[in-house]
Amino acid sequence: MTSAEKILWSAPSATRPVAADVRVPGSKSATNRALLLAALSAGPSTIAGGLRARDSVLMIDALRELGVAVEAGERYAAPVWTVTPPEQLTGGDGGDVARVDVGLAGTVMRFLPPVAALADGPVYFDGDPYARARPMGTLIQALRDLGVRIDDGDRAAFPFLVEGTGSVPGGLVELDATASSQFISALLLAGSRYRRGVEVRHIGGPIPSQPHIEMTVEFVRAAGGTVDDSEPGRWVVAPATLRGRDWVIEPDLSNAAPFLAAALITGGTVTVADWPAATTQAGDALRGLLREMGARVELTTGGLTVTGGAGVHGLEADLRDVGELTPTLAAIAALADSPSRFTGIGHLRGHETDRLAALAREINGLGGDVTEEADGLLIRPRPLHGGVFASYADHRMATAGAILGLAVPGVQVEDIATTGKTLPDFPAMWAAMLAADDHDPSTASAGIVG
Ligand SMILES: O=C(O)C1=C[C@@H](OP(=O)(O)O)[C@@H](O)[C@H](O)C1
Ligand SMILES: C=C(OP(=O)(O)O)C(=O)O
Repeated sequence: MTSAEKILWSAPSATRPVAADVRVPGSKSATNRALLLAALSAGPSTIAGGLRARDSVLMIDALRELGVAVEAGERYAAPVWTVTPPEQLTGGDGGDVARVDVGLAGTVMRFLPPVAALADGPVYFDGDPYARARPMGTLIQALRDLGVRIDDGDRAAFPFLVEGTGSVPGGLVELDATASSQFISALLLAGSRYRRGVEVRHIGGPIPSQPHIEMTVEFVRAAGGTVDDSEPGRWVVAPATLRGRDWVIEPDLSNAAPFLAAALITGGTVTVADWPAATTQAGDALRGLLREMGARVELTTGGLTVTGGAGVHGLEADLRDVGELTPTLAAIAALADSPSRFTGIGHLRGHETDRLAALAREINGLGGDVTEEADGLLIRPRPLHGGVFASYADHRMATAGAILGLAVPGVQVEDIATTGKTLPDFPAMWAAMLAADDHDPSTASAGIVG
């Protein structure tokens, strides 16, 4: 553990119901897909509203290492990136290797190796210490089946070397994606550039995070690729030249979750601006989930408004599709008036940390009663007390601690800076939400904000 990880952040308690308008930055999942497809396109692209946080900076740095130009500019005073792909993605040469740091970013560690295989030389991959524990073997094997040479020293984990040759045969691959939807997304994102395209067949139990695969299909099609997803568990990407295009990134709805949770828990109101009317983002499920937990939820042209005040209720839900919302929902559940059971989330053991174990340990450390089950969590609310809430380099563990701190005095979150993985400056946003008196809650339900 580094000294940075031991720094404690005193989570502010809410002294009154929150009443805030919140603007969250761009979606991590959308930003990194747009960057990657832009890098694989035949011409330049622009990306407006992209997230600038650790995970997207890692993606940009990785693409630059492969010869892609990413430049920051402005359009109507808002940041816009221009991405210019090279004629040929470049790996190392003359005994040198290109080097990619994946950090702890699932979207970088899964999405980049299939792209590195298209580079004209070797690309070395490694990441944070815990990246070596996240599931990678399935993707490494799938790439080998598609004709890519990878030297992983038989670890099926980082570090490894992708021996890019400038071209990938592609074709049919069978894999088991029960540990992560990102294995499938990774192959679909790069597959247009493989000589025979790619046909991915999932063999195994239910796939987690299906909306993220739908987002991938949507993005590949938007880039000019062809994806046949007409048969469940099978995706066919035809060889295609991807077009450069202008991407506009939606706000990150999963990162809106802690702020919306604050409205529910404090009996206040939060409006998140620019909530899309239709989206493939998993976070859109918050509308139904928070309603079930007691919130009033309204989608208007002003954004999504969540209002609490009618109690906080427990929830029985299969969260397989929306696993990344679990830490937020678990924090709310620990403060509810009835028990909650979350199922379908065994794959969270392979996220930034083992989230099932971490949530149980940390909530119980504050006096809670959380039981880890085979594929989920059982949460029985109990009066909580202050204490240290460890975050395990997991941005969503850190925000879960912040949520608990609203209702429980004396919660100290370890390494709050880890929220910078996907949400730059979370502590300032949180403080601004608590300080805001943005609107009269009685009018917010009509969408009258500001
Ligand atoms: O493709 C993506 O952008 C993501 C897919 C999901 O991963 P898993 O399928 O591993 O849960 C999700 O949890 C993660 O936050 C982002
Ligand atoms: C699982 C997550 O991230 P990653 O993209 O690193 O898998 C997450 O953000 O909840």
